[in-house]
Formats: sequence, C-alpha cells, structure tokens
Amino acid sequence: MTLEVHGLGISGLVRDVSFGIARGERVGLIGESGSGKSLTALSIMGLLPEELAASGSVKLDGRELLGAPEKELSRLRGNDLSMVFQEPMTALNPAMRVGAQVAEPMRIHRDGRNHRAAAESLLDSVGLPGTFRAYPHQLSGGQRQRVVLAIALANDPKLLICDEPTTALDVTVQAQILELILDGIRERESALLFITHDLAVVASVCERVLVMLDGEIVEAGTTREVLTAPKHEYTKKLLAASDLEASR
Ligand SMILES: Nc1ncnc2c1ncn2[C@@H]1O[C@H](COP(=O)(O)OP(=O)(O)OP(=O)(O)O)[C@@H](O)[C@H]1O
Repeated sequence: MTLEVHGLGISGLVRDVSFGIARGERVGLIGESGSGKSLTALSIMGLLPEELAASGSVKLDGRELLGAPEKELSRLRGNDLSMVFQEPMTALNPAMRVGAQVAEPMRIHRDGRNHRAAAESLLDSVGLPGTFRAYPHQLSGGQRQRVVLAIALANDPKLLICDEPTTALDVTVQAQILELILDGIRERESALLFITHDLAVVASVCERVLVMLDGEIVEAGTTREVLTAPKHEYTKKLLAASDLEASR
C-alpha cells in the first residue's frame, strides 16, 4: 500500500476514517459539501488549519505522517506527496514566471538536474509548450490548472491528491485536464486520491470510490459496485440526484 489511513479523526469533524490506496491506484472520495473530504486530504498533506487536530494514523509507504515534524513533512510535500486544488490562481505565484514555478519543486528537492530543461519538458507534457516565460495572468484558467498539475507532477509523487481540480473550469476544458491527470499518474505509477462531487467524473477517473457523509465513510467499493448497486441510502440519493442516473 502506498497510502494507509487508519481511524483518522479530525477534531470531531471527521471520525474513524480508514482506507488504503495501492501504488498506481485511483480512488475517488465523494460526498456532499461539508462532509469532510477536504479536511481528510489536508490531514494527509499535513496542511490542516492549526486549530484542528488529527488523530489516528496516516502512513505513506509505511512512514507515519500524523504528528511527523514539520521539517519532515515539508520534505515530502511537492515531492512524494502533492496536491492540486480547485482554484489554480490561488495555487500559483502571480509575480513569478510559470517556468520558474514548475522548476521550483525540483530545485528544492532534487539536485544535479537541468531543472530548466525538465520544467520545459513538463510544460510540453501538459500541452503548454513555449510558456516557460509566461506569467499566470497571461494564461486561461485551464492553462493555469495545467501549470499547477505540472508542478504537482514535477517530482514524480507517490501520491497525488486532487481536490475538485476541474470544478472551477469551463466544461470544455474539464475533460482535457482529467486526461492529463490520468496520463500523468499512469506514467509515474502514482496513487491518486480524487475528491469530487461529480459522479460522472468519478466514473471516468476512479477504480474505487469512498462515500463520505457527516465526517464518516459510509460506503466503499469498486466504482462499478458503488455506482450501479449502491448499498447506503445516502449513496442511493446521490446517484438519484446525479446526471449519471438520468443518463442510464
Ligand atoms: N478550520 C476549521 N475549523 C472548524 N471547522 C472547520 C474548519 N475547516 C472546516 N471545518 C468544517 O469541517 C467540515 C468538513 O469540511 P470539509 O472542507 O472537509 O468538507 P468538504 O467535504 O471538503 O466540503 P466541500 O465539498 O464544500 O469542500 C465542515 O462542516 C466545515 O465547516
């Protein structure tokens, strides 16, 4: 297992959450707004707001992350662990050229590489050739999210977490970003934790899915099982309210 979460609790807001993600596996986390999806992700990254406390266990390749010193966590973030958030502009530095931002995680975590060439080839791989010297404001929302993805993939993470990565984007570019995420993790055999409220996206991206309600996981299974034969009442309601149901 790349990621093992056991009995995770977060200040009463998340309770007894357990799941694992194997190398190269794609797992979706769904549930309504406020159910605790983002807090679960942030606790894995060691980025919970200071007023919240996590208990239980979160292991990456056997190494305990909960309660690990900040120095150790900052060595993992942008390296073994990376995250793509909903809003690309807030994840980017507006005053820094795109190429330098893509090169940064490599400069911080890896030495002895031609970081500029590596950043240029990463930008190529997300469909943004020739943008090394651009600033974020010169790019569209979809292009910015491609930059964010290039940064997240720069050091070949063991685990990539995506929290609603396409929600802020035009429908036409959403599919392209999803494809790039899938290509990126396939090439690297990264594990993926994919948070979304969009069941159609889960169906196209994830092999397994976890359903969260009021801070707990109420259902888990293969995407096919959960989306075609949901057991929990809440999952049934989610499905009934989705386009997926309408299109069946
Ligand atoms: N810093 C905080 N202090 C207290 N409560 C918080 C804090 N951050 C989040 N919460 C609460 O924790 C609960 C879970 O929040 P979380 O952001 O994880 O939900 P979510 O499932 O990701 O929702 P969304 O889809 O809207 O992002 C919510 O009720 C939220 O109000």
